[in-house]
Amino acid sequence: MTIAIKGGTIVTADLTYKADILIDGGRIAEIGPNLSGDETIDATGAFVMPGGIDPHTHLEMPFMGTHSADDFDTGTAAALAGGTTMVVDFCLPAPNQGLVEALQEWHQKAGKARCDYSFHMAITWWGERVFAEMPKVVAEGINTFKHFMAYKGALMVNDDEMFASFSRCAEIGAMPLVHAENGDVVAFLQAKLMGEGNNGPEAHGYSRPPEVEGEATNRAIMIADQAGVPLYVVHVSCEQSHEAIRRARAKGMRVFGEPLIQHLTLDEGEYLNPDWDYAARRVMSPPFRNRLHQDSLWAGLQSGSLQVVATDHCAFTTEQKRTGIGDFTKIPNGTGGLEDRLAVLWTKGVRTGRLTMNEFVAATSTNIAKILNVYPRKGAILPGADADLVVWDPAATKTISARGQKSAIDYNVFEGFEVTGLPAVTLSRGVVAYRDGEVIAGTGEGRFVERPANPPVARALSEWKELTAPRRVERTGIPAGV
Ligand SMILES: NC(=O)NCCC(=O)O
Ligand SMILES: [Zn+2]
Ligand SMILES: [Zn+2]
Repeated sequence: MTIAIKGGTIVTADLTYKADILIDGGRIAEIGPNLSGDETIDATGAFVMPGGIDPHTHLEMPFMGTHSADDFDTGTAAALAGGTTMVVDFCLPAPNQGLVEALQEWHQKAGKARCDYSFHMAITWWGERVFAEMPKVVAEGINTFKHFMAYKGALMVNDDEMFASFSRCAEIGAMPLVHAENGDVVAFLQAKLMGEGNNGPEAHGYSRPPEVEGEATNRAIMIADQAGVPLYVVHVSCEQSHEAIRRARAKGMRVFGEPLIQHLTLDEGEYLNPDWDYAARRVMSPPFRNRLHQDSLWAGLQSGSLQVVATDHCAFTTEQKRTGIGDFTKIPNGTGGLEDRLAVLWTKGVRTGRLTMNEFVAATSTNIAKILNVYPRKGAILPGADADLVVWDPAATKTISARGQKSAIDYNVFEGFEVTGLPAVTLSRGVVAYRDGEVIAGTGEGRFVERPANPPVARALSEWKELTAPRRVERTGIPAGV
């Protein structure tokens, strides 16, 4: 069965033009005028864009003594309702657990996914087994390894472990990711604040100042450079971290930065709300920052020093958040955003003139498809690409509310935001997965997307590192015995 999307304006990362799209067998078969198929989707007055790719989600994640409340079923339903057609989740091996075994568990959980998905593998401990299994993970279609520089005593890895892992990534054509915060300093500040009786959710922000993030970002960049590998910094929330990335890129280093839609649009004032639940629901790491940091992140997207807008969707219910009453360090860290990322970025970015429509597509889909080496299968509107598409109604409006959302949690950090620009139809591999408020894709219809190693940037960097590696100078005329 073929589908024709007719009458719309195609918006990609580099072009805006009027054309129809013919879909056959889940892929884009043709782009041009006057196409027809067995079925027609009328896109008159709408923009047709590559479906969103969210490279940072934690669905059913075991964390801080609980599991995040959205699993691959509800999380990917939220994704499709928001115009996102692929998520990349984090596989987290337990202490001493093998990577391959953990991966099997994550495949099991992801069996419920309604949209396509992939995984990043987290390096949560270091040893010979991890070293030996990293190439096996790559052979399974995963080319990214995540390192937490924070969460001391839980997920955190130290510099020597990071250097060993980054070097292994360089050997096998994979890319390291980092959560960049100085975990030792955070742990110290948390204890100090608690000791002073500062135990509310606002102390979460005080315990993770921007300097802590900036220092860790600089350190990760240095380690990646010495290991000769590209680096992707997740949830960049502040100028200090952005500045480190900007400076590295200006020096020719292959460093990518990912701000979140939350950090772009919500500020630290949220933690001062007198309602404990309200503030705790917004506890995430890094915390929300002030206006100056937000301006820096927007400028990064405009200038190209930051490339991707993600959500870090890691949703906990109010009940789960209440574990931290009396001790802010026990509030499960994380917020939601999968359903709202595109609409909020469109409203606060495109509709304000901060971003062009093409920059919007680049930041929500195409750039990350290239970084993760799935372009042009994903993130593109080209013949042969998967027909992961969103028919975007730029005139549709709504007030964001937890009421009726697809996510399983009982609140929404964007509650009350008026958005203009929403998905009318989302297609996943050529099948209508969401239309007019209803998720149609069934649980289990998503597919695992393999991501091959050695993307072009990794290859280029390893060639450059090889060419510029220190070389011994061969000398003549050295007296014998010296
Ligand atoms: N970001 C957050 O607070 N929770 C999810 C885990 C992480 O990404 O650090
Ligand atoms: Zn993180
Ligand atoms: Zn995360």
